[in-house]
Amino acid sequence: MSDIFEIKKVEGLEIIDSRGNFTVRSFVTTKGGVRDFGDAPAGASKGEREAVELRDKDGGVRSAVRSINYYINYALAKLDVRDQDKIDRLMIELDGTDNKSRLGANSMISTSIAVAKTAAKAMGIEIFNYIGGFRSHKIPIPLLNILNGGMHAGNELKIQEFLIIPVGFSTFSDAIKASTSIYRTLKNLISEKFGKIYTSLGDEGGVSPPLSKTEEALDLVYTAIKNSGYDNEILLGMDAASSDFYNSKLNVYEIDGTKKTPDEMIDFYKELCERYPILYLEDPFDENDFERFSRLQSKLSKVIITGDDLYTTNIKYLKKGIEMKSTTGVIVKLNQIGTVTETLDFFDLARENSIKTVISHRSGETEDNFIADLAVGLNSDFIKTGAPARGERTSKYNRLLEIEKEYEFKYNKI
Ligand SMILES: C=C(OP(=O)(O)O)C(=O)O
Ligand SMILES: [Mg+2]
Repeated sequence: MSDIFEIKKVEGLEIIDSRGNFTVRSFVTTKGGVRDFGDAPAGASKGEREAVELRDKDGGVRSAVRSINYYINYALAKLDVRDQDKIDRLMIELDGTDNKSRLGANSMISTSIAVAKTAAKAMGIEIFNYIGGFRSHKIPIPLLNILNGGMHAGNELKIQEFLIIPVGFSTFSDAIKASTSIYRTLKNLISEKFGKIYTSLGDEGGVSPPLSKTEEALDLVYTAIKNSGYDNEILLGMDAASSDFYNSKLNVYEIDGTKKTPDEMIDFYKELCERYPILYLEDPFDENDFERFSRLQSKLSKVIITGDDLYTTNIKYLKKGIEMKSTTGVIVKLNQIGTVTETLDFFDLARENSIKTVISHRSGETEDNFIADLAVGLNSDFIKTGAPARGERTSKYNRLLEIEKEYEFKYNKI
């Protein structure tokens, strides 16, 4: 093995994320001096079956840094940085738990990403190219979260994300141009209606106006689309993240000032999909209700019902969802499972079953744009990475713009 591929050192660093919390960055350096990093993002509305991060009592991640500097560093020394599968499986073995709680999913995913990026750099190729080879040739459709509610905002909206989906464009840059114009129109609408102070942003860069009802939010976003002249090109989506407003004791969803039974929620979603051009609906039910997902999907066959907290990027739960025909879409989040290799296993299983894939950020992010390359490398159908604003989100969109320009990749079609 040439020195440029031999891992010499893995080091952790405590850094800051977009919410002002600490997170961990992992650096991989090879004997030949090639070096790159990977950052662990952090969720707020986490699935209960996600891999867990190491976090100190004071909110820091020094324990995760120690995990990288000692255990992971010693285990990975002298390995070939291109052996992603072997390296990830070694970390899984070293951790030895079901939920990555010993080494920490944050220590593991930051290292796993750093390994992939360093390998690509050592080979002198683009990261997406390293992941996908010549099969990578498309830019995914973005699901842009331009209005925030739920745990990501200070308003009373229970639905977490109101997404715009630019499907009717022939290039990604045109799609982004239209999306930013809608985002600005939305801000102006809010300024006029509530006052400029209410254009403050939620965790993912979307506006968070003082609304409390789902329909009011959909009306506002749809008006912004129409006022910008894009009602033929842009569709709507929502991430309900409904486990966060599900009351398990009463078996009801507490939304829009009402308490709805799971069956009433089916009617609620159906009516919204009849009234608005909704293409995408994520986590409409609690993360344990595979059955209700399946019933909604069969009633709304044209809508991409998608599992995020339902699957937590874990093939064990996706297999159940496939058996029960619960969804036609999956969210793919690297840190929900903890390694790049397991993330690819999950992605492949979804693809083999013709399930639409959405490579996703977390609400707590950094400027690391690895997921943009991952989405292109895998030819993912969609990417979900927040509003077209704020550095931790724009770093992903800007990387996609760069790839489109440089390689003349085609924009994906639904
Ligand atoms: C990105 C999301 O939020 P979080 O990172 O808080 O889980 C989501 O629920 O899709
Ligand atoms: Mg979600």
